[in-house]
Amino acid sequence: MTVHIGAKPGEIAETVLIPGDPYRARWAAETYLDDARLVTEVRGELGFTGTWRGHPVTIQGSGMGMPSLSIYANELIRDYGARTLIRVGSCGGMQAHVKVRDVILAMSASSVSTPSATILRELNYAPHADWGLLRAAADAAEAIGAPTHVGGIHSSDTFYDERGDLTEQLTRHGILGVEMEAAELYILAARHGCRALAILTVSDHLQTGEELPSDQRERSFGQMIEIALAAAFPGE
Ligand SMILES: O=P(O)(O)O[C@H]1O[C@H](CO)[C@@H](O)[C@H]1O
Ligand SMILES: O=c1cc[nH]c(=O)[nH]1
Repeated sequence: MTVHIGAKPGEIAETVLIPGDPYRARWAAETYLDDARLVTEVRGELGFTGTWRGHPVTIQGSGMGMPSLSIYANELIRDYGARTLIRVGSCGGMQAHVKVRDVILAMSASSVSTPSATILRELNYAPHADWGLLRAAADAAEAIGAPTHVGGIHSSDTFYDERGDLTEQLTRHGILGVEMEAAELYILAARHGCRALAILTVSDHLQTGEELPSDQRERSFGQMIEIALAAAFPGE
């Protein structure tokens, strides 16, 4: 057990899917895993372990924002031996061709800052996805016919952002969507020799103003869960 995860040793799988929303974790575990059982509920941040096609999988909520994600990713990797970490999150669409409910595979994650900035200092490190996971996810998305985009995203510290000029520059530079965790996940995975990918479903759109309600963000983003599981275990 760690300060923030109540699972016993051996109760967390090497492959972990990480939504921000703990109730998305519960829905995904109940919907896609066999024999899913609750292994931690410290602070209400639910984690479940079960199997997918015989492979052990944990689905652990991270909370919102990079500081919270950093706590869970650090403990999953350093204390529980997680090796493959796939974020399954929602994001805001930032390009006209990216529609609500489309899937984004985050090849890279730009940011203004991350919790790792104190370690990286002057280095403008480029947080990026694991190539094997990214390729497998793209194959899986194509196989199920999910409308999918592959490219750069922005990991923000601010949901209610007031920097319209920053959004404009991100959009101008081809950023597909905005969320709040992937950059730090990619940096931590690189630091600890793990594999990471962020798979996002577009829940709202910065240009059109469309937005899905919270119950749909919690329980209806099944294609990204299917893609994540297929990417973690290609060939299954
Ligand atoms: O749906 P999740 O995975 O929480 O991801 C997005 O939603 C939250 C904001 O509503 C942030 O955590 C953002 O990254
Ligand atoms: O961080 C996020 C997540 C969903 N939608 C947004 O606009 N931002």
